[in-house]
Amino acid sequence: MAPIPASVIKVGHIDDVQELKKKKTSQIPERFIRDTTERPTLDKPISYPCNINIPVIDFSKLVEGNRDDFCKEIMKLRTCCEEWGFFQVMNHGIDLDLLERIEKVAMEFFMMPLEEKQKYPMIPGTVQGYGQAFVFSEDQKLDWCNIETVDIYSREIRKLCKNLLKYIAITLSLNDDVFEEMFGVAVQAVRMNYYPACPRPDLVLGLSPHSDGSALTVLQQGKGSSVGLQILKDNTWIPVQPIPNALVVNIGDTIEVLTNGRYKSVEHRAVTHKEKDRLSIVTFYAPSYEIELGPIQELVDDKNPCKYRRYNHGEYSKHYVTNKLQGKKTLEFAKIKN
Ligand SMILES: O=C(O)CCC(=O)C(=O)O
Ligand SMILES: [Fe+2]
Repeated sequence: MAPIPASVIKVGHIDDVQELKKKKTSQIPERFIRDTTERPTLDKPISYPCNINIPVIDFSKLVEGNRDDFCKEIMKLRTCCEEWGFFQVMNHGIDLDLLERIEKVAMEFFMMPLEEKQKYPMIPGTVQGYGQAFVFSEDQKLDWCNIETVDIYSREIRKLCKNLLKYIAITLSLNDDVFEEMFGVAVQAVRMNYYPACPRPDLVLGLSPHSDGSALTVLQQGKGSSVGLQILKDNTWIPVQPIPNALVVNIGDTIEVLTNGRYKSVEHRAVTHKEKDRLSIVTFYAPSYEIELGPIQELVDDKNPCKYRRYNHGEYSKHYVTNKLQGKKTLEFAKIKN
């Protein structure tokens, strides 16, 4: 995607959060401190029942289960997509060794001296490279996080996404290849987020609330990482408790549009922890940039009038990466206003 010209963006001075942590100061620079309304309320008990967890899909039942298991798991997947937009996938078939290796690669990168990491700077208007993405002005609050994009690890996740989309199509009573046919050569980006421990997790956010612009996102939470991912459900932030070896999957804006809002992308954010750091490896799976998208015909009728206009996916992606993360605001781009 063409980056937007660097000259028009003034992002001001951005401290590196890992370097800040090394200084062992409890002073948080002003640019990281959120307005009171945005701060995570970490010490207050969660009003939602504590045992609430995002649902889990057993992928092996979809791939190789008997008819009964398959049908039950498909129904569960439909509920996951309709009511949650987020679920964990166990028995996904990806070599657990590979998951471990990618974590190691990521940590080795983040532990390199700053000068080394800065050899891969983030290109303005993209989310690739080392640094803070989604920063567009000097007064914008910063996320307590560093981001790096790499090319490896994506083949297996690509397979998983293709299969998941096939099963999601089945939950919608559509042809199972509908998404694959539509997407062309799907675009995939792997992003690694490292959130160092923060002396004041109550004042900062690891990653601002947002929905993903992708069709699907697959997220691997680092072993031993703090519980940091939270999703917004019924106006409450619910933590996603990591399940060993499972991957977290969520519906992105693209599926929301294609399903005419039946499956919605869900707002999520990351919070930091006082003592523990956190790693997440996130793969975004989306249609090819030249593809024109809009709600699928079969999902539009008198009861479900068309809610989104048709647009070029490349334009949407550009719009997404050139705006700051702000809940689901980016999707306004596609909404038909009444
Ligand atoms: O680190 C996390 O758990 C959240 C990451 C995320 O939402 C993203 O990179 O889009
Ligand atoms: Fe995300």
